[in-house]
Amino acid sequence: VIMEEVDEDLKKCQPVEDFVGVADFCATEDNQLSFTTGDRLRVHDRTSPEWWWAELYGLFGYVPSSYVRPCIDEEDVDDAWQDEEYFGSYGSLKLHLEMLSDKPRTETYREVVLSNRHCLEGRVVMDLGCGTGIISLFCARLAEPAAVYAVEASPMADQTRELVTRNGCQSVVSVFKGRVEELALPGKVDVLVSEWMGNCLLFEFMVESVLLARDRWLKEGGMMWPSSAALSLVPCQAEEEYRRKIVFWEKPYGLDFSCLKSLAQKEFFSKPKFSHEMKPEDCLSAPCDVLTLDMHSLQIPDLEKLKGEFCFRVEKSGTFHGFAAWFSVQFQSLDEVGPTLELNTGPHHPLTHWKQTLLMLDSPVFLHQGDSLSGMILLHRNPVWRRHMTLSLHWTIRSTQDSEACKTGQKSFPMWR
Ligand SMILES: N=C(N)NC/C=C/[C@H]1O[C@@H](n2cnc3c(N)ncnc32)[C@H](O)[C@@H]1O
Repeated sequence: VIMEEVDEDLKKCQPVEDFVGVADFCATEDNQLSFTTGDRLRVHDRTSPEWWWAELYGLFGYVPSSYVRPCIDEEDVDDAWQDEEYFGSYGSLKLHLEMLSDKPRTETYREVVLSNRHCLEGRVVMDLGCGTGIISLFCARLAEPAAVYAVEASPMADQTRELVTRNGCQSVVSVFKGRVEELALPGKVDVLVSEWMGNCLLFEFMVESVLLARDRWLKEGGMMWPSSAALSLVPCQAEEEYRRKIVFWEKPYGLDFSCLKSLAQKEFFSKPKFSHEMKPEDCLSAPCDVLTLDMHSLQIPDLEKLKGEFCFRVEKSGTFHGFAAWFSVQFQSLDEVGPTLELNTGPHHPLTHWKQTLLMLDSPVFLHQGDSLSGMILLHRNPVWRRHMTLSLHWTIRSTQDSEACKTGQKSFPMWR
């Protein structure tokens, strides 16, 4: 009787999205989902009192409801920004080496400072998330700002102070160690420069910190660098990826492993593939900007749900394995007449450390030249895990061969929770 009451109560209360495994569970049927104690499961449907349909790292299956508990206690919510892990990762040189080695990225920021050096004279600049301080050093060495506030939350800030002194910039550059959300700076700034872009532009959601810093520290009429950002999308073929991850199972070493193809499908294609290097010829059509963000007017609540439309005309027949996504950012000149500079991380531009993101379909579709592929994209920020989002795509293919036939499709890609 007691268990029945508990189940009834559970059903009545709001279905708490996340549950935590309280014991190891080993699946005995292939529609069940194995997990270990502490795993965070996303319960999608309480199919029966005993078995619930849940998801773990993109894999789906039934789990015994008695093996999980609701994950609503305080500590889980505090962990929402995963700051320990996030700033810890930026405390080591690995990521900074990768970013500094990215010449298109670093040289674009240097070019922005150089081409605006006259207007920067006597101005106050904030470099948010300065890392090793490279952008702050460009400002101090290539222009003559009155002051540069280099803000960095990770332990790297201690090294950055040393780098500023070693490069003779200590009279201009001040390093502030801490999260910008918690720092008191000497005053407002004329320019807020930051390299905040994550995979698919928004992953990591450092952009929220940039907007908060803008609202708190940027003078009226001040400049945001980047001043705007765009997310681009293109339907593409990914023959190599499909062959390596799916076709592989058909006959490895002469054996028939094809029954593993559906598992491989779920495991490898449920989530986006970051750092996928596309070739321009993989594009089946011209790319299009599905989202454009104006960094002077964008508001933090806008980040929860961002929606874009697209319509592609297939320029050459080929296999539509999935979509590729990437971003570009633009830097308005400080004087109205100067050129707007751009960093574009797409397949038609010099390769950067972000490369592109590949979003594979569950099953490839052959497209003919002249076909149209239109639809919408939704970036839905994770309400619990604040650095994560889910990217959903809905599309319709209209074939020129037979006009009435049209195929529709949809798929959601969690990044990562
Ligand atoms: N471009 C990519 N992918 N990563 C962004 C770059 C992230 C850098 O900015 C710092 N950072 C991120 N958020 C904050 C914040 N709220 N306050 C101070 N520093 C911060 C991180 O520690 C990294 O060094």
